Amino acid sequence: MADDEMRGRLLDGRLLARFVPLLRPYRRLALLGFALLPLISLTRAGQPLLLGLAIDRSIVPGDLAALPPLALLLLLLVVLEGALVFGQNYGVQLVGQRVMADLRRVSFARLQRLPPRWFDWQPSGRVVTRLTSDIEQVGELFGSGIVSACGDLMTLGMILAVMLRLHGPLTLLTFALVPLLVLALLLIRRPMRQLMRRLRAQTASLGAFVAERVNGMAEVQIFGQQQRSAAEFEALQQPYLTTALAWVRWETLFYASVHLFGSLTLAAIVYFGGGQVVQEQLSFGLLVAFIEYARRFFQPLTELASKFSVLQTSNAALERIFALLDEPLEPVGGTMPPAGAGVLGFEALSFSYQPQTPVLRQFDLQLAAGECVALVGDTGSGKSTLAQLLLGFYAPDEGRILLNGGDIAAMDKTALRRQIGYVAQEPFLFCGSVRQNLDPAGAASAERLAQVLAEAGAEALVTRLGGLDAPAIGPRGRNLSSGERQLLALARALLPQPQVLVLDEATSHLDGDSEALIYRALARVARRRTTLMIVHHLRLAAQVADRIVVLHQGRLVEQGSHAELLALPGRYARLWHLQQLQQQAQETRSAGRVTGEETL
Ligand SMILES: Nc1ncnc2c1ncn2[C@@H]1O[C@H](COP(=O)(O)OP(=O)(O)OP(=O)(O)O)[C@@H](O)[C@H]1O
Repeated sequence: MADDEMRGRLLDGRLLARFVPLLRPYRRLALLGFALLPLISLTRAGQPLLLGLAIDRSIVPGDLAALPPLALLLLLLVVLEGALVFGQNYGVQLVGQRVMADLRRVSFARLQRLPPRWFDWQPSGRVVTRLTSDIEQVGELFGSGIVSACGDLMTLGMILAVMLRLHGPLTLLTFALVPLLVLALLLIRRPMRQLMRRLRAQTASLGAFVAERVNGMAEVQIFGQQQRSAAEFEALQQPYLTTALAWVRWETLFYASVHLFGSLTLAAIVYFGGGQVVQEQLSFGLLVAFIEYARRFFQPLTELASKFSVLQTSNAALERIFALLDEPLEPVGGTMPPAGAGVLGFEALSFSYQPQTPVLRQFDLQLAAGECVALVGDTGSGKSTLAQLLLGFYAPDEGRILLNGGDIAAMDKTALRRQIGYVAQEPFLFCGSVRQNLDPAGAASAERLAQVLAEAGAEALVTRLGGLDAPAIGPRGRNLSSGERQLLALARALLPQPQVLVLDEATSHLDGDSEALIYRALARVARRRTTLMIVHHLRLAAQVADRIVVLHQGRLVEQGSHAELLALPGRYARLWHLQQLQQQAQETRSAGRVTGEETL
């Protein structure tokens, strides 16, 4: 919540210095927006004057001939004001929208280049807020903030000058209540500012909560957590509602105060000015002009007071966006992976996510070109971490990873990842067609796509989905089974013809036909390239792998063929027997169910 509660100052020089260059590409339009402000103020300040003149020179003396030119002039002024306001507003909003689009583009581009570890601790709802509502707020900084605040100040100044010129004492009377009004507004704005900040933080928390629950809706439903979830949602929503209602109360009070002071001022002008008109010390036209000026004076004053919160929240949003833009990026550049057959080496590798909590310790492993090594071990023993290091998502604390003899630390990460086909434990598929998922750049030929689909054993699936271009994949690929997602992910990993294939528990939650299908596909692809296969089902390791490596608490403790490891009284043999027993128990249960069903 801390980030979203960021205070934001009214005028933050440091932030403005970074913001102004964003306007540079649109400086002509922005300057035009500023240049039109005095003209708009002039047209606004001129209208009551003309009204007064029309009353004094035509309506009161009954001179009808003097009315048309004044009325025409007034009409012209009103039309001119409308045209200028349209042009100015449109120009300023255009700049605001363009700046927002630029910021969104840059932020999204940088987001894609942030190191994966940054996302480990970022609720996705918050990241979405940065790129949507925060950037929207920044757009307001220029449009509804700085520019219109300048316009309001100019209008106020101009009205004041005209009023002083027309009638000093009445002007002083009009302004007698202004200091009181400003004091009242300042007093009201203080709690409003705090409420605004709280409201933003609570909105962000609600957003993050909903985003998380939407992602984990299956778990909520499986564990029957709907009521608890609803209660947690309510616990977040109630304070939000309380704050929102408090905000509404203060805002209403704010506008009511302005209205009250405005009406009091009008009453004072009518009382004193009216007396002067009766005593013939002031013309009736001038009194009407004054009343109109007083009315017009309170509008920009109110707007100006409400701009304070726009400026503050926009500054806070800008600060959060700049904080995102300042996040250190994943380094780019480096050497190209050397050409070769995919010889892979892990040398004395040590790594920890958190200091003092080692995950990998002095891990050594060599994979010959074309060899298939299965990595097995207890949960949390560091198997997936090894894949993450190989993909360059994290840098080892000690040791090296070598691909065809070259240290991957020095390699360009994009080029490195192109050489490593990776199928994650829970592959992520994007909404759209199979082709969009496999080949987003549309660079692969139809033959090549058919080839990888055949290799991954996904042809029948793609036919069933309506072909390569049918929009058959829903958000995250959730409308497909785990096995289907893995087959498509396998085809996607094979498409760039990687030297090395890393399969992270690709079969951990499959069974029956799905498992057999994936086993066949994996055996087929593993035969053709160096493969590091992280497995839970030792049966897969036994069937497919040339060598099995056992990891325990981040250390390599055993390695060899299935037969060799089974002959040892070690972890692998224990794990194997355990899995055999589990499988037998499962088969017995299934057989029991079938017999029961038959009896019924
Ligand atoms: N992003 C992360 N940040 C901090 N710690 C992490 C992170 N990812 C994993 N860990 C920790 O590192 C250890 C090893 O995790 P890893 O995912 O490599 O295990 P694994 O052997 O693949 O386990 P499993 O078989 O359950 O998938 C675990 O204790 C885990 O809590």
